[in-house]
Amino acid sequence: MTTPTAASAAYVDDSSSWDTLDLDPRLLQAIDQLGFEKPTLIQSHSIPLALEQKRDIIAKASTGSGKTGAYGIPIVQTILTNNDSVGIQSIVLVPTRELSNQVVQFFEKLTMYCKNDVKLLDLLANYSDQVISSLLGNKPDILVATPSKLISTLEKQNGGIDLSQVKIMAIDEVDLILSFGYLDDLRKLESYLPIKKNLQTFLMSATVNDDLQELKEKYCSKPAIVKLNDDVSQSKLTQYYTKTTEFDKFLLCYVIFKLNLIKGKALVFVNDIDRGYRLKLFLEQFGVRCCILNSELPVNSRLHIVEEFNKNVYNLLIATDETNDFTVENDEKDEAAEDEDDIQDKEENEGKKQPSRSKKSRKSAKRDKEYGVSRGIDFRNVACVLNFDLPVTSKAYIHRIGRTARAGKAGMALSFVLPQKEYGKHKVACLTTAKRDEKVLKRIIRQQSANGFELKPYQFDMKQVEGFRYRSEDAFRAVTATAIREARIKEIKNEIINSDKLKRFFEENPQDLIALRHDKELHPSRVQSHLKRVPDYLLPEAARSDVKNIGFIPFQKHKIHKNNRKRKNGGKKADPLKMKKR
Ligand SMILES: Nc1ncnc2c1ncn2[C@@H]1O[C@H](COP(=O)(O)OP(=O)(O)OP(=O)(O)O)[C@@H](O)[C@H]1O
Repeated sequence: MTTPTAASAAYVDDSSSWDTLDLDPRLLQAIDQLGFEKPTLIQSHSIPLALEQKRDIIAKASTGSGKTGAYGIPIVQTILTNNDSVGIQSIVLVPTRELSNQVVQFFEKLTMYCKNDVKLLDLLANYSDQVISSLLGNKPDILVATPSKLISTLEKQNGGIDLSQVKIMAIDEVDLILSFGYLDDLRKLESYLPIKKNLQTFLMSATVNDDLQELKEKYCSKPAIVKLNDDVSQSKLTQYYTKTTEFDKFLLCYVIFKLNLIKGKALVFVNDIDRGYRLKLFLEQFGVRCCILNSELPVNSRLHIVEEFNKNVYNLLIATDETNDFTVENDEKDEAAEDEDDIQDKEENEGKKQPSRSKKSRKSAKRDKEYGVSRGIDFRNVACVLNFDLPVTSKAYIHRIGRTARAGKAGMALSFVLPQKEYGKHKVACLTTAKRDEKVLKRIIRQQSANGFELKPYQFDMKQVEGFRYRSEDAFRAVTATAIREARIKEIKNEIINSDKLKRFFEENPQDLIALRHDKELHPSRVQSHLKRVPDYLLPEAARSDVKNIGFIPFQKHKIHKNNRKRKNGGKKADPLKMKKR
């Protein structure tokens, strides 16, 4: 959280004030410095329950409603109150490295005036075991980790970490933690913690369901359930979907980004890594620059990309939402019962799912399990979330669209939906998850309307778009499987170089920062420079510079060129070496 922004007015509790919460002056000053004038609703409800009544808290509140502060402020306050306590007093568990980085930055801001009294250790910060040992020697008060990292550190340190004094444990994005398969780690953690003695627990998420039962029984006693409903009238998010075909997703993207139809930053979600590169390579040919974010990239690069995107260095980010891999079954379990059609579909799917899952797990062996960008990350000032590929669950949809219309800003979510009859028609542009798009859309609409939100259909003027088809097809053909594979390797190589030491060097030498950009061109095998320019005749009338005199714009270079060739070489192909000598 480098430049904190205000939470949406819809989430701020105007009837409350920080002064009533009896917080330490150092904490109050830090909150003031963060620019948080009043607590948000989730904060004004949770903080007194936690600090005055010492209750365990299960909180369900919308994305962007300030949940991090709702557990972060009580943690820091509790540590400041028990100033004489030694040892680790608090644990924050998060599902992904990206979120851990964000949470750590938030705690750093909260503790800016009490650094000596509240020490933080980020176990996901790529430290070696020896470094972790010595940092543990500094007696940190708060540990931030994923459940698996915490367990592996506890096991490696072999009794060197004492968690018996822990007073607060917060689990952020708890449902994602469960769907990431961290439940076993959480079970193991039980034996290290003073459960039901001293321990106060926060379970936080935007979506909470019955899967929480086991955790609730294990870690909470008489928890206060804080559920905040969205105030629909104040929401500044507009949601659209557009039914399209497999290839037209690419075509529409070209039109949207080349003609700057979105004012501001856009976050595009795709469902697998190759698709991210396919889209990047495709757009790149039109001179549309964008960065990629996926679990294959080194963690430092990922964090840097999010940071730079938040600083407005990049306008367009293509993120692979890999939570799809983990949540499909849970969501089906929750939702299929609601829809009889889905039960049949689920059975059908299960037969086919096995092979594709095992193939996927082989494929994703090298991916970082602790990666995730659709949830919890505070992407700043995102004007539009584009679901290039619809997520496979309505829950994932909520989290994706929660990346826009944050912090009081307006935002738009646009989802491309593939009608079932269109599925499989374009072999290369086809994606298996799209087979269920219509069903997922039905669920999304049902769920959003239950919360008072509306998803409106959006119709692109296809007559206008049609003119761009020829160029799109041409550019799409240039993005071969080999080009994608090479781009993937090239990007990883680039990012490994960008990572670590060089990153630090470039930060000290900003003039060389250009070498660090994450949106460099990766190039498909065939480079077609003419595609970068949009000829006037393709533009809508209002946008042309000289509407009346468009005339014919040849794709071939010039007549003179042709004539020259004919005259000088008798129609034969020119010898480039000879041409050079002249
Ligand atoms: N009291 C407050 N006043 C103003 N802004 C706030 C306040 N608390 C938090 N914010 C800001 O609101 C934004 C969202 O906060 P946060 O990331 O904690 O939300 P969240 O509920 O955890 O969202 P998500 O579920 O997506 O993680 C952040 O930019 C944060 O700086």
